[in-house]
Amino acid sequence: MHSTSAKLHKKAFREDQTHMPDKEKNERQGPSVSPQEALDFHSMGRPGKLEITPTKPMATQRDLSLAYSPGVAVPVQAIAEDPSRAFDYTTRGNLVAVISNGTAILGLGNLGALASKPVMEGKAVLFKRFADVDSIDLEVDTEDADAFVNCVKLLGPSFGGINLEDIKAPECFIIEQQLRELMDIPVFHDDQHGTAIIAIAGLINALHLTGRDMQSTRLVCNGAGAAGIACIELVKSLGFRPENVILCDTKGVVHKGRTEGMNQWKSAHAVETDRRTLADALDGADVFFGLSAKGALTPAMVKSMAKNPIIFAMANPDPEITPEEVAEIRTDAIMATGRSDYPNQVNNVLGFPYIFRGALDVRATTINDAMKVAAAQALADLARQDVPDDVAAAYQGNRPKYGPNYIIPVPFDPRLISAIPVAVAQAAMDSGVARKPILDLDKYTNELSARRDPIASTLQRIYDRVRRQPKRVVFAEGEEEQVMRAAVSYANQKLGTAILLGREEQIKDTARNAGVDLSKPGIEIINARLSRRNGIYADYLYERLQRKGYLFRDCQRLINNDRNHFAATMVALGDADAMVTGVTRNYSTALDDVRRVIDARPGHRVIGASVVLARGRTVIVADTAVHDMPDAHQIADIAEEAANFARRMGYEPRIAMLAYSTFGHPPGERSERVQEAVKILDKRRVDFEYDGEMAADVALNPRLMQQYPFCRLSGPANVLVMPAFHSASISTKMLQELGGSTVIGPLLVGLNKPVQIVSLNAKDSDIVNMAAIAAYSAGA
Ligand SMILES: NC(=O)C1=CN([C@@H]2O[C@H](COP(=O)(O)OP(=O)(O)OC[C@H]3O[C@@H](n4cnc5c(N)ncnc54)[C@H](OP(=O)(O)O)[C@@H]3O)[C@@H](O)[C@H]2O)C=CC1
Ligand SMILES: CC(=O)C(=O)O
Ligand SMILES: [Mg+2]
Repeated sequence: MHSTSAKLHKKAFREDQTHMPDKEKNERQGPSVSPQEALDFHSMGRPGKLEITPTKPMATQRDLSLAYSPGVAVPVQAIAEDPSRAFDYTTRGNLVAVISNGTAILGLGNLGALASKPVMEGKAVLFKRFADVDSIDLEVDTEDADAFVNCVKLLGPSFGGINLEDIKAPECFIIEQQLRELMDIPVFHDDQHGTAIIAIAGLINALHLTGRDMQSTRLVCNGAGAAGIACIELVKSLGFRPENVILCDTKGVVHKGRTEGMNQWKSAHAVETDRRTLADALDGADVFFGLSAKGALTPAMVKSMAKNPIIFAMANPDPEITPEEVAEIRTDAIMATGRSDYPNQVNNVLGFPYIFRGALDVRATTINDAMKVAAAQALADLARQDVPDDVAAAYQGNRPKYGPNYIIPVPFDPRLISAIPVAVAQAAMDSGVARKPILDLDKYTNELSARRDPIASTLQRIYDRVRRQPKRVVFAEGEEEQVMRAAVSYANQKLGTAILLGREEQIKDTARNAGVDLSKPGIEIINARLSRRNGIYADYLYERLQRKGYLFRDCQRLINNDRNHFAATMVALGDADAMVTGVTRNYSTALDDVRRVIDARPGHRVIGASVVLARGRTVIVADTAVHDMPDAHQIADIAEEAANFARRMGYEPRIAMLAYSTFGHPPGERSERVQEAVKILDKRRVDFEYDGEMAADVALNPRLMQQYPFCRLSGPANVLVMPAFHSASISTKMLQELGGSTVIGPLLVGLNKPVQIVSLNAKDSDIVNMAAIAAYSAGA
């Protein structure tokens, strides 16, 4: 590293450290769990963490004939003729086996195949949760390497990849090497390479922050097993000098001439030295890698390390030393552990889901060094970027900022799914191991984000359209930090110009304190009080409100002092294309402000529609914002608006008019109102599918709907019109909180100009989504 920049980084490091009170710096950040909680978690409901669900309908005789005999014979023959067709007709292309014999379960030691099952199930669900890779755990009850290899090799046709886990050294090296030779799918021992990739990513950033370079930094790795050996191999391949890397195990330093407890993998890293113990090795060292066991690093050893030591105590579940213990001795360390409840979690969970995702998507034959380095570099780069609210939320609202306490992204960072697999896939293609290269990497990146979060696929189309036709969006609450972040994100994503409304000095102060850079192109600040358009805006408002009890003075005041009125008037008069507000004011107040300025589109009714994404299914619910107790005509109007909205979102509407009853049973006044609304739609001869009244389960479940053969819906409803605001609001909020659904909205539909209102205290990611939706509604 260049010496000036090294000095600068050192300075930044010192400043960051001095701003950080020691307590805060090393305290546990996440929830810690009690043993009882851990047992309850695993036993509640169905024991374990995994279930298997079919992806094809299995409801009728025909389904059975297709899925099983006789239909299944056709793909069987196709695969027999051409094995690559297995990727088209079976789960193989997206299925990874997590396989262990339980000989090195975390840092708990050899507790056997069965005891390893909770960890392996855990890895399998993480594959799914983070990267939409289907995964199954297999515990193989043998310590014999040949038997293990034979077992896995014979299982090969079932899977697209093999993730070996928690197999002790040195057998793990033999097993992995043999399987890599025998199999034509990626075989990856996660404790070796997954760990090495994440540790290297963290190390790259820790070196950067402390102004060190790879050639002269001295590293000591305690633990000469699967993880330790793989880590130092990758460290050396990146440029560390072999003589600067000392490996230790239970017998101390692995030095030339040592015979006790050695094997060929350790010997490859033996150094010429007279240091014999871990304490000797650490004296003056820059970096400690702990891949050994709880408590292996003592405070005295930490004390003897160089200035600004880098300490990665990665043993699980308990690290070699705790961050609290380190903080007692010195305040200049960069500290990481393998746990999620401290800052800087260096854990292979950050890697394996995404590395396999990238490898599977190009049908890689293997996971090679180029792919590993690409993953590490992509991870390191990500930590240096500004983080979105979702990450702050995962850390109880603390927004991590690149520095000693944030050298590596957290597992819940939503950007990982698009960043890492792309880097891995690209490296696989470049290094010639991809059997199915990806031609359009931009498209692939978009598809990746959709894999993790169903919201993304719906929003993707919207973002793409806005990017092609960028819009000027006014952010009415420009002085709020999360609004500024949203505006920056809007501009960065090339969606158009973000206009922040507020006092310039105030906005700039807040931005400076929050570390938000507003100097980039695409961001404008407008102070309503100083705007030259105020006169015109006040005239416009007076024209609208003079017969509603407002004096000209009142209108001037609203324009000068109230940002919602000013912003809405900007949109009404074409100075901005769309508006977003709501962070500081409750929904109905903000809506009243907007309605004073903007009417419903002629012939339309303003409603709120929420988009609910649940278990791969998207349903639009209306009216979730405006009408409290709609009468029959209003319910019919809501259905029409919701149908328009569904079409704009790309869905052909099938509307269920919901009630607590289904087609007259049980009878009741509220249901009659819905029946009446259906008759009104009949008279209007609308051009979409609708029927009702019906209960929500009938609307959504095809089997239940079949009991009403006269029902006019051709399939399960994708738009649910609720009988009243309370049922709409209660059901969407329950779906969000209990059902694990993602709910976007309420979105305002039917206004003459595009305005969206977010919920109070919305996060920056919600605000930017709403801004994009508003911009999308602004059309061509
Ligand atoms: N944070 C992460 O993502 C990961 C962390 N790990 C952690 O790393 C550790 C090792 O795992 P793994 O490599 O798979 O296991 P292995 O069984 O393959 O290797 C363990 C190694 O640690 C050494 N060791 C054990 N106790 C001590 C001690 N007190 N002092 C010095 N050396 C010791 C052993 O020495 P010897 O050779 O003399 O027996 C051996 O070399 C575990 O705690 C595990 O949880 C592993 C993978 C990922
Ligand atoms: C994280 C992990 O794989 C381990 O500790 O073994
Ligand atoms: Mg492991």
